[in-house]
Amino acid sequence: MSLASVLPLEAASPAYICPFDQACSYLEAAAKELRLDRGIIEILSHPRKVVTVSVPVKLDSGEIQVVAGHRVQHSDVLGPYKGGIRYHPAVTLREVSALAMLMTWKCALLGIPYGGAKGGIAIDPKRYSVGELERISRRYISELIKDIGPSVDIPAPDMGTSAREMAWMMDTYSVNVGHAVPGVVTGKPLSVGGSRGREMATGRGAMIIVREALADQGKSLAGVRVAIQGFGNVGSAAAELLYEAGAKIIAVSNSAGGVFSQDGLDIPKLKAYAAENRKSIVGYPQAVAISNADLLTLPCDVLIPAALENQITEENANQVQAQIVAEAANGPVTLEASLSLEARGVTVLPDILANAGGVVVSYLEWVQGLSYLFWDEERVNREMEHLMVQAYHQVIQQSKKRQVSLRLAAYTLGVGRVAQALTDRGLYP
Ligand SMILES: NC(=O)c1ccc[n+]([C@@H]2O[C@H](COP(=O)([O-])OP(=O)(O)OC[C@H]3O[C@@H](n4cnc5c(N)ncnc54)[C@H](O)[C@@H]3O)[C@@H](O)[C@H]2O)c1
Ligand SMILES: N[C@@H](CCC(=O)O)C(=O)O
Repeated sequence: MSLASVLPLEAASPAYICPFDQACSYLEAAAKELRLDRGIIEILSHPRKVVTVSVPVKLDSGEIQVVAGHRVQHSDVLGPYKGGIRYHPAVTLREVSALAMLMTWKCALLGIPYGGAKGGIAIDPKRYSVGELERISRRYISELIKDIGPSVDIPAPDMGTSAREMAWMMDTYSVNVGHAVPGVVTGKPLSVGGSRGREMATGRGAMIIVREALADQGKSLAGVRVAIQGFGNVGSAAAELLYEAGAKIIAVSNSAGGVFSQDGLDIPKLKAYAAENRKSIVGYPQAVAISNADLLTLPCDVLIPAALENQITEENANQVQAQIVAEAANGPVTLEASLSLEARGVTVLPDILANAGGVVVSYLEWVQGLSYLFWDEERVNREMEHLMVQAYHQVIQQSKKRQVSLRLAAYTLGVGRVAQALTDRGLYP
């Protein structure tokens, strides 16, 4: 039975690239390289549990709306399910299933004791009031109460969600079970047991991986020209940290468009502008306007897609001028585009490595919570950096040993570890 028979089909447009099919292709490629048994591939290409719940919400107008909320638990072979919750209008069950699978390989690659999961609600959070978002978040978590827990499945932020939603979810779960359970989510505010360093963690991890890749090419971050698509949690943190390290951030964008400066943007000023303009960077005076599409093909050294999937495709891959593409988003470069970039000698730093800083600090938050100890930011950053640099070098070594791309190297490590654990646990009869 293929998953296609379980998951509903989606958009019929010829340009549609199914994220779940893409994720399965990566799994197949890694499994082929590892010569995995077909039975193991069958197990790993199916999520263990797919939950879709109806989330009724009373809007401020008094009208009742019902939205669909998903949680896909891909694998718990290495530990509790782990992964973010996305609020975005393009969320579908196939997308959430793909992102859940990516979480499994990401946690395995980083050597943290988790499986993989993802959640999502197909809403545009910008169209809802804070009160409406709170009601949606609480009801969604109430509907999932039997499926999550600190040793079962631990959600975290993803696109469209942040520490605020995590606090509502932690509170709702705690009220339902009758006592405070901070460990049920990560990415929480510090006031309810969050970790220092979590907010900047994904951007910091991406910065570390880019720094290591540049070092392997005999370069440093100083003066390197960087373009970043997405100026949310991940993109803005990466921009800030790269800027502090001396890189020249020549362009950034968000869903409304982008800004470009040949001499480099002043990122603290741009962040202040975005904060004053409801997160919009459009109209920032010390730069010229640029479209999202143009940002991807600018002459630069490093391109960091930090927004949605499928941004670099067969259509535009040959126009990308960067020498390094760091996937801070999940799945921003399609399989075909990746092959085309690699054939031109572009270094593609795969998502399950480049954006793993977030889940690594989620893990550190969970560990601190379970041990009732709280570390300073310097320690959190140091522990995260250690795991990121270690994973980077393992991927490089694997790539050299097997003569494969960095993506296939990362996937063979992640998939291989899960397959080994699956076999050792005797789950594969
Ligand atoms: N938050 C995390 O801890 C984390 C960790 C690992 C990976 N990721 C991944 O990073 C990506 C971004 O997540 P985030 O947490 O920064 O989300 P976010 O909601 O904080 O920010 C998303 C940004 O992308 C922009 N955007 C949306 N659509 C766009 C488009 N079509 N073109 C250009 N920009 C667009 C938004 O305007 C916003 O600036 C996602 O792929 C997510 O899965 C997030
Ligand atoms: N949503 C993030 C973070 C997950 C987490 O911290 O659990 C990711 O894709 O990696």
